Amino acid sequence: MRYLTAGESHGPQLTAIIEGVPAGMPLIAEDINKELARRQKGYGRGRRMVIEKDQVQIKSGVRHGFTTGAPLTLVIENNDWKHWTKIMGSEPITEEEEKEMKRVITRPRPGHADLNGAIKYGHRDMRNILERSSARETTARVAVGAVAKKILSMFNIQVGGHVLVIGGVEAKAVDYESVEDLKARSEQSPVRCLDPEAEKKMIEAIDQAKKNGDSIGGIVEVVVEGVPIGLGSHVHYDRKLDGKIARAIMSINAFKGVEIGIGFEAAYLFGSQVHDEIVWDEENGFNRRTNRLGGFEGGMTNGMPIVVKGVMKPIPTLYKPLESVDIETKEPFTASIERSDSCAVPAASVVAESVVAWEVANEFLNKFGEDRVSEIGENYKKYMEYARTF
Ligand SMILES: Cc1cc2nc3c(=O)[nH]c(=O)nc-3n(C[C@H](O)[C@H](O)[C@H](O)COP(=O)(O)O)c2cc1C
Ligand SMILES: C=C(O[C@@H]1CC(C(=O)O)=C[C@@H](OP(=O)(O)O)[C@H]1O)C(=O)O
Repeated sequence: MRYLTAGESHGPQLTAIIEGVPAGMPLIAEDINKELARRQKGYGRGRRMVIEKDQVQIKSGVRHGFTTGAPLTLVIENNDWKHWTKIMGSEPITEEEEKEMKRVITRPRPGHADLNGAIKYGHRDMRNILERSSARETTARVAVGAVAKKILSMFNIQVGGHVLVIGGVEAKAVDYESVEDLKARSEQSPVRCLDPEAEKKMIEAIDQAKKNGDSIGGIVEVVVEGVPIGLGSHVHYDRKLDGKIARAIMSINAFKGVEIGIGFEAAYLFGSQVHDEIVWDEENGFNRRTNRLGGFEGGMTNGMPIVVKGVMKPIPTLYKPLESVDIETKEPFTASIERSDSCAVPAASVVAESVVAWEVANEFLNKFGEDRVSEIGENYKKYMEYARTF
């Protein structure tokens, strides 16, 4: 499969086109809407989330509740567009009209794409950069991820996420029985954290940061359960699924680091403390005693849950702004802002689930077929029996 997204933060809509979704899969708007709603929730978000009520329109590729195998077009309208039709319209405007609006952005915000993008693309109005670099785009990626989750769920592969750290407050290691359990419990928390003590402190940390005109980041974790052995491949750098997942996580706005399994902790341990011993029994075939490597060896899944963490930096737009330089006057300034999130880590955990789900679903179809669900099911069943009795 492949996909593209299009759309500006304050433009009329976001669009995603997905190619390669197998035919015969049940899919309705609600499958996608429930994921969009999850992304919109989360303590610490700004006023924009009050305006938006994200709802998908499935414009192609689905008929009477089933995919046809044709490209899927997903559209999510921006409610905020009605306030921006002049500024964001596609028709030409005069210089006078532009001046009248006084909305030309010449002051780049540190931590955003503004300055680099303006220089690269030759824009003197940095709105032409910030509109597309905005994390509003992650709405489209969550819609795409919902389709990927749907594919995976047909084969009992579950994807869940939760928040481990916000603003330095760390959740203690909490046991969960399954990804279903993890999902249900993180859903109850306004910061998607399973540890109630930490949850309280995280909320306080967000409130404090907001009060100080500042922002905070954190760490999210995504777990994928029910993964067969052998997704991805060792034979080429660009077929390694752990590499694809790492790229996907790093592509989320504001993500600055990624870990698979114990990740960076491996630097402090002996080999005997890191590698997952192999066991075998008649009923299940090969298995592992532990899952320190997060479900991967050689760029391929090893049948253990995929465990991946991502680090989100604090939101760059601050009510207590940082110094920058106007690109026209070359004068230093400290920016004033209208609105921003103070913490979007809980929302970002849903985005992380979505991009990981996409990579796993894509690899799943690479292995078991792309055309129709029933054929994929037969191939999958045969392979699972083959692997169990290997
Ligand atoms: C869900 C989500 C919401 C975000 N909300 C904001 C926001 O309200 N204000 C802001 O300045 N940055 C926000 N960001 C982060 C910026 O989009 C991001 O830092 C910026 O595009 C620069 O990209 P980079 O940090 O990956 O280099 C958000 C990110 C995510 C994932
Ligand atoms: C719109 C979303 O997030 C936005 C991401 C974002 C940014 O700079 O990345 C800035 C804010 O937008 P605005 O400038 O309109 O207030 C966030 O609200 C969303 O997540 O749907």
